[in-house]
Amino acid sequence: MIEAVGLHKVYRLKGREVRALDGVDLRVEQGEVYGVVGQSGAGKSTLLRCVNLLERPTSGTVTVDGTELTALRGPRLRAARRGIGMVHQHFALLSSRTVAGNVAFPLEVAGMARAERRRRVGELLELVGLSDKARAYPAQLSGGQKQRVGIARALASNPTVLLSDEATSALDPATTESILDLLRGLNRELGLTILLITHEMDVIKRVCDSAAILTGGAVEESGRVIDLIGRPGSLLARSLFPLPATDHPDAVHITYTRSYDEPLMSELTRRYDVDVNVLGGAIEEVSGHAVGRLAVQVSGDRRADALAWLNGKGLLVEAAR
Ligand SMILES: Nc1ncnc2c1ncn2[C@@H]1O[C@H](COP(=O)(O)OP(=O)(O)OP(=O)(O)O)[C@@H](O)[C@H]1O
Repeated sequence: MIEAVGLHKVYRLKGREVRALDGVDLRVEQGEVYGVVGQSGAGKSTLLRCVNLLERPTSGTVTVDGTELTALRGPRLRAARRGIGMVHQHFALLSSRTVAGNVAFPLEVAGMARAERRRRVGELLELVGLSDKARAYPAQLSGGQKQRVGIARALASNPTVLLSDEATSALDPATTESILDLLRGLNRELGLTILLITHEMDVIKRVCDSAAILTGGAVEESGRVIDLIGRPGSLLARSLFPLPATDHPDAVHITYTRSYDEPLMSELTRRYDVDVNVLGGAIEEVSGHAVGRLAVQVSGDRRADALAWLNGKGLLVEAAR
């Protein structure tokens, strides 16, 4: 579990103050995948660096698995940080070391005996599907393979928490998918808690149980992804499922937060004798639910009854403007 309370980080640059974090509260439950999205400069990297105390927040507390990291310094902080693994956007591998050598590095630093190290490295490479690349050098690997090495290295000290700093931003879509599948698998198999930062909404859709939107150093919206999508006016829902702009007076936005067996739209036209015209949208699988948003034009004398019926079915119906 990760809990950040009242995090502030102020940088001072040539007499000027930059408020990179401005009172962030964040709670990541044990065993969940939590995504933080935000535009460039929103404070995502700063947040991640403050969570593992690579940088000390100006004020506020960070607690990981019951230990308040912000209260620790020196060797006790270093020991506590072994419970937190970190994956980087640009992999940060040592080019002069083999794959096995890179994964072994944190174990050598921790003083693990050679035989035990070899065993552990073998285990880790198998976990990330790279057993056959142990002797290769980073330059001989694809981006996705490099990131697998980065993940294996991050897991070397058996952390309970993994922080991911834009782990898939440098990868193509197919490789991104395989790395996200790997992270999801590790989360499920090892019960690993994962906090990731990203600017890609697709990452939130594919792997996150919960998410927060960070804007100007503050959390604008946070919660379980499926709950946020069904919340009226949700910023996350709008970002995950953007809809075309329309000024048609009969247009509404309809949000689905679960799958329906019955063909709702055809039943709507039959029951209420309305015309339904889909203007755009998407329904996709998120956290195992078929969810999404549609922009729909509904017209006819019984339009209000038709919309109330949709509402009664558990769909969120909002004016399109
Ligand atoms: N070491 C630093 N010194 C001064 N200002 C900094 C430092 N690190 C970050 N900042 C500033 O803090 C703000 C937040 O930066 P941060 O890198 O955390 O944002 P981000 O959301 O991760 O952006 P990006 O997606 O572009 O990486 C920015 O205004 C940035 O310029």
